[in-house]
Amino acid sequence: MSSLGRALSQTSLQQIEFNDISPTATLQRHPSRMRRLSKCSSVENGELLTSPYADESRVLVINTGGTIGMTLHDNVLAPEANALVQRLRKLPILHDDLYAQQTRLHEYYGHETLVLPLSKLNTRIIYTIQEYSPLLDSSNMTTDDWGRFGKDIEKNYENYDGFVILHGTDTMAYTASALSFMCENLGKPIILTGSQVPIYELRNDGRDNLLGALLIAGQFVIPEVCLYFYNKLYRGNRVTKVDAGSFNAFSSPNLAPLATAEVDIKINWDTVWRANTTAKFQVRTELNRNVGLLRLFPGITASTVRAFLQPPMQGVVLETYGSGNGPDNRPDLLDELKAATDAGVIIMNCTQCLRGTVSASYATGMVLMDAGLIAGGDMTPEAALSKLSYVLAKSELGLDAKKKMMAENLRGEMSANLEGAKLSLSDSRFIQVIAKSLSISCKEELEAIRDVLTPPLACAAAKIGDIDALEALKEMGSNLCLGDFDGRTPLHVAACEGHFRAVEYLLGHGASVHAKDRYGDTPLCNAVRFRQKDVVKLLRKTGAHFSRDQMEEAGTELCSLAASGDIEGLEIWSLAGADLSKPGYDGKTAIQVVRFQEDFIFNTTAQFPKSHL
Ligand SMILES: NC(=O)C[C@H](N)C(=O)O
Repeated sequence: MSSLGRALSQTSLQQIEFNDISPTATLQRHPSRMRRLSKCSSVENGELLTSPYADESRVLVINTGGTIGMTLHDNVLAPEANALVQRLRKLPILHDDLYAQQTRLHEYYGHETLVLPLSKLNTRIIYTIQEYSPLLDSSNMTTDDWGRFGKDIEKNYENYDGFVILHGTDTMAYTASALSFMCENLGKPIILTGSQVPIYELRNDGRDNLLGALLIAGQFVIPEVCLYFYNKLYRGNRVTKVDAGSFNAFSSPNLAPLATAEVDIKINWDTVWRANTTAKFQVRTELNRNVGLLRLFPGITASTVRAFLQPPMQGVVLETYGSGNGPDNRPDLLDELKAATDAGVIIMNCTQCLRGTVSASYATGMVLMDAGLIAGGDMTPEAALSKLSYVLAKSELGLDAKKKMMAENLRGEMSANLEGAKLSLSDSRFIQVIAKSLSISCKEELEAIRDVLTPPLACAAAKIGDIDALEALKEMGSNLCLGDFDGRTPLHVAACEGHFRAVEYLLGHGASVHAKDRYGDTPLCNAVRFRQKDVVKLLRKTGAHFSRDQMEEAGTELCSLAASGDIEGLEIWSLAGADLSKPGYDGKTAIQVVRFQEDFIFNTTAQFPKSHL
């Protein structure tokens, strides 16, 4: 429920004659307007105040353990249960107690819910902490724990804008990698974070890490499993823990951070993974545990390799030298590797180097390819191992399909071979013409023009459903998920207009189904408002949903539709996921309103599916 909703139940506003609002007047109130009003409200001394821009978003924090919540027991650090929420409630940078009291936050969301002070982008991030029992040092975790995290996110997916997982740093890179594969068709941010020093200590990195992760998860639609540490947001399957004694514990050696949190939070949108599907979010928890990591070293014996590759082993990451090399003067070793791949073991070739990629540029690399190894590109061993676990568990696939999948870039875990695929900005005639007319020539200025001009151009193309124009803009390097000055993305526009093919194209090329414009509207809200039934169905299939607030406030809109006999309107709201049994402002549901009007029932029940009534 929004702050207004919470406030209404305690202030004198209850005295307002709601019955004075006619059904038509209510009908004309755009749901987003209602929500915007509510989101901008706060209560002071029992009075409702509105400020024009504040927004609310919700983040679920799953506390799995790790140093961030540890205390000393017998001189060693171990997780402390049931302490974090109380502790955070006393930290003003992580909880605005006044706002919580004024808006009766705990009554509605429970005592595990806290709220950040208003952010620089005018957002109130409300976060609920779900603490696991027992809390674990991440060294104690197994693949079963990953499954639990995934399932809990899946269960709560529609109720939150983003997710933060508090986790120990020791195996965080493994968990982040595994979740990136397990979470299929992800449309919202999942950010792992933790700390090197417990948040209970005077000097610690936990506060900043938690705050940064919450601010990003609550304000940006980054549809990836990420890891936030020491002011940087990384793609989760690109990181590795490199330092046990520094706050700067993680490195993403082959991919620049997705975001940096310095004076401002800057998102590197060009790197952020773009959704490319119309399928719904789901979590695959089946993982194959018959996988392993084997590091080559000079003098390794053939019997060690043979023993390691014995059944039940099904997938191995071989950590090789340099750019994927191994000895080409050791037929005993190569025979063992070949025998295993012939027997159906998938062996990935990943480099021991922190940075760089596997390539067959040496004879010592070629022999490993000949032995049936698959090049792992610049994947980290953590990513390659968890990818093997995920792919090998896909029982519906044969061995060749699994091998093919291992060589493909599934979630941005390896750099794509861009040779021949990338069009440079100078290839774009359109941008050149504009640049010339403005006498601009340097690359940065060209890019700046591109970034300013292409979002409205893409919206214009979406308005008329011009897929060729969208394609041209994409080839120009434009990011089709960026919004115009009102945050309206091409997907919002295409959804309003009902251009089904354009909507489908945009969803397949980076558009986010969860994007919100400045009024808080998603493409689904727009499609409902403009009654684009097919688009609503497609967006729903892709995982679009109303927010909790919108669900709460839909009751009144539904009653208005019912009162005016608008069956088509009710049907479209229902298709979009609205609950027809939600009460409106006066406690009546749309169904009750319909029943009240007997003529109406008589004339329309035949058209309207019984299941909805
Ligand atoms: N900094 C940490 O969180 C280390 C701890 N041993 C863990 O991984 O749970």
